[in-house]
Amino acid sequence: QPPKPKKTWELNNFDIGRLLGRGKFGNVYLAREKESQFVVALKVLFKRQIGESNVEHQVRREIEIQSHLRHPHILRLYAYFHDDVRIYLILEYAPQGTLFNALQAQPSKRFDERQSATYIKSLCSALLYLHERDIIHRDIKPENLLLGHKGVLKIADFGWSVHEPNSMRMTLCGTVDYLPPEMVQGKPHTKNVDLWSLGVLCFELLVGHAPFYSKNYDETYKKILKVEYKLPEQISKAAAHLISKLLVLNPQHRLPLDQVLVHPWILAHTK
Ligand SMILES: COc1ccc(C(=O)Nc2ccccc2)cc1NC(=O)CCSCc1cnc2[nH]ccc2c1
Repeated sequence: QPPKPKKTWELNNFDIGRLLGRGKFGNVYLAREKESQFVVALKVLFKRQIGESNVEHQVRREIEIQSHLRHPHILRLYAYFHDDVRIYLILEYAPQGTLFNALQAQPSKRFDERQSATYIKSLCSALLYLHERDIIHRDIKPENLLLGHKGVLKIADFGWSVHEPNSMRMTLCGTVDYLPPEMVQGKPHTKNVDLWSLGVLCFELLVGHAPFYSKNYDETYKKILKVEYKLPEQISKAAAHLISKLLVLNPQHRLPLDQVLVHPWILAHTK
């Protein structure tokens, strides 16, 4: 069972294990709560860096929102605590790592339709849950999706989720492959940005690379703004249809999540 919510936690309640990942604001470690032996991921955020990037209000709001989210495909934030230098997030540990690594580990570097549709369906239900709470994730990509016990998909990184509508200019770090046209143009964006990313992810899971992948940012931007991508023949017509309904320039015309969930391709390949 997850650790019972105590009034306060502190660092010496945990045995710290290996480094799981490095983030902009701090690192994530495997950890085990001593009393319950419950394994968690402990994310350490440095107050100074948070202060410098004056996102402390965002972290506080973020943690407030996160700790109330309960969904099988959303990584849990169990609790948090801080000392005078750091903020500690007690997070669910996903034992099968990132979807990015799982994709790389595939001999073909891609997934079959059943596995891809299963991931897309899980992500869809998690996004519906977030959108109902006016939370836009904005950063759906394989690096930010984790795999729990039995390979169950978990939306993980919330370092950038914001409340809708929002035009906060996101400092671009990491891949721009998943950015929708409206964000590339710095326009105000809505939860429909997550629909575009869902389409990009669906393409990448089936094909093995992102649809607008190019040798540099500018080339990628150009392709995104022109919605210029080629679907290899090996992709089924049903999958191609779903992707074409999500990679749509006008955010309002993208297939809504509840319709993605009952799209023929999803129904055909998931139980
Ligand atoms: C609910 O989740 C989160 C909630 C909040 C934040 C966050 O950083 N918020 C923030 C920070 C600074 C400024 C503003 C907001 C991050 C996460 N989630 C992760 O960071 C996922 C990877 S850490 C966990 C984890 C688990 N299981 C694994 N298995 C392998 C690696 C791995 C890694």
